[in-house]
Amino acid sequence: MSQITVDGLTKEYGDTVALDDVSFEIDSGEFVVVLGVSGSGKSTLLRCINGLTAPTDGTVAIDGDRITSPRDDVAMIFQRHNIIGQMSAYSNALTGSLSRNGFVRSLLRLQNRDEKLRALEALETVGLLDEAQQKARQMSGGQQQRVGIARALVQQPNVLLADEPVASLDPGSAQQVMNYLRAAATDRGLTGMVSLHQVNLARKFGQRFIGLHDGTKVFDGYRDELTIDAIDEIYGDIDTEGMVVVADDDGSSAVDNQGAV
Ligand SMILES: Nc1ncnc2c1ncn2[C@@H]1O[C@H](COP(=O)(O)OP(=O)(O)OP(=O)(O)O)[C@@H](O)[C@H]1O
Repeated sequence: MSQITVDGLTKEYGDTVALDDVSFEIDSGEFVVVLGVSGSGKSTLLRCINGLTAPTDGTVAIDGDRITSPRDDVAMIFQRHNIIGQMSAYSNALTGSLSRNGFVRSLLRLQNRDEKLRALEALETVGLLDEAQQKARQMSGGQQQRVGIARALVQQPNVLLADEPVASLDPGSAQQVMNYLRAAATDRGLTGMVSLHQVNLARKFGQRFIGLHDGTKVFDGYRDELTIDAIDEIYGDIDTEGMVVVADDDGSSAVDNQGAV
């Protein structure tokens, strides 16, 4: 488990301020959903935390160590599955040991017994053990994304980041993938950060929420604090009329999207 500290994070691309002085701390084992419209800075935030993008100003630290480049213990799942279609689910999962092993060794499947077991365990975690030998290109988008999660787990991360992992999926598959992602993080005690643009999915799976608007952090709170007003602030001029307050199973009020998952 790892703690993430983001302090005064700013990222500028020319005249565009993608992130503007964003600060927060995430405790070990928390599962945080980053919300915001397209262009609000979600990807940039996750990429800075993963060390894929260098901040213009401010710092990201994991367990007190400043992040300046990608690390093995921080895994990232992308919107596009980035998996190799002609390889089996198992072989794709096994490439999660790539950063520890080197690409060629990984592709030649020179992994040791433990790594192979880890790949099978990871496929089991995402409900794909029976499909281990199936070619990835023959799998549905949701299954492919689950292979992507398995591959991230094989990396043995302490932090699991996911950038819009269900954006290209139908609502049913999106919910299923989020179920597996959340369960994997919880069962393995990982610190999770997932960017989503669907509020209903975010509410269902998030524990804590960080809202970005034009690169600025406009919300940081828990489910019961994610009110219509908070959503209006995150989504700005977007029409939130379709969002209604409904009762959760425990009777607490919640915001949901009519007709959504
Ligand atoms: N490599 C880049 N070069 C120039 N501008 C960029 C680059 N990456 C992001 N931006 C700009 O930074 C801002 C934030 O982009 P970012 O991708 O972080 O937002 P986002 O909330 O993840 O959006 P989306 O949901 O569409 O992926 C946008 O205005 C975007 O155009």
